[in-house]
Amino acid sequence: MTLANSSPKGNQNGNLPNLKTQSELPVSEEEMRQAVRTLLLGLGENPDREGLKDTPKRVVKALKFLTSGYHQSLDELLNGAVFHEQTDEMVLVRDIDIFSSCEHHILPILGRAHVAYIPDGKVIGLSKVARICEMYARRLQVQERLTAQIADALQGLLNPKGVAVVVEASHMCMVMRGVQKVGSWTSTSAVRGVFAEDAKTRQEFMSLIRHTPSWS
Ligand SMILES: Nc1nc2c(ncn2[C@@H]2O[C@H](COP(=O)(O)OP(=O)(O)OP(=O)(O)O)[C@@H](O)[C@H]2O)c(=O)[nH]1
Ligand SMILES: [Zn+2]
Repeated sequence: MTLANSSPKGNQNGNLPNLKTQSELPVSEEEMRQAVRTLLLGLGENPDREGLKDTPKRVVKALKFLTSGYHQSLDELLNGAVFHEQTDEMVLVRDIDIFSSCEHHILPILGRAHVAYIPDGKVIGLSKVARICEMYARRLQVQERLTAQIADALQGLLNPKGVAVVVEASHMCMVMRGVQKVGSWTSTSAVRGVFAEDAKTRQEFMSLIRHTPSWS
């Protein structure tokens, strides 16, 4: 199953086909570097000066890393780490760092995700929860879609009794430019199954993500 890349046409909802190699992409790496060079010229810079001479190469490399989630699939990152386990207690992985990029400005979205599910016969390796967050974060995103994609991935993989995801993030496009609201951050949530149906379960999740662990 490759939920991450389920759309063959791509783009509409942030999914892309699983493009693996540079030769499958519609532009070459050299064309990408040239585009960065053009941007530098447009900014009034001299792309041939020493400090900038390798910048197009670096920018392309950095952007490719920051969007490397397009080229991953759930299958690959899971590595089979779904286990049968008879438990129906809530599993919560909290405070997962999120480094994403907003699709409107290609500027950072920095924050964290809290992901919970209530199993129904299957559990997932805990690190894989964080890897799922990373895969979707390393794409051009809006926070709402990122949040929903994480929830839907877990729902699809485990068919659990419920899934809840909260993402809390600060958008550099709102901090460093535009409206320039330095302290602002945005909270988005996606709830599925019992978390959507039962206010008490949702409440338990919300209080667990607000709780300060005694060892912290
Ligand atoms: N809903 C949502 N909006 C986002 C996200 N990231 C950025 N945006 C917003 O996308 C909008 C784009 O608005 P535009 O008016 O087209 O762009 P802009 O002129 O750069 O807007 P300003 O940021 O207001 O200067 C802005 O309001 C951003 O704050 C996100 O993850 N979710
Ligand atoms: Zn933005």
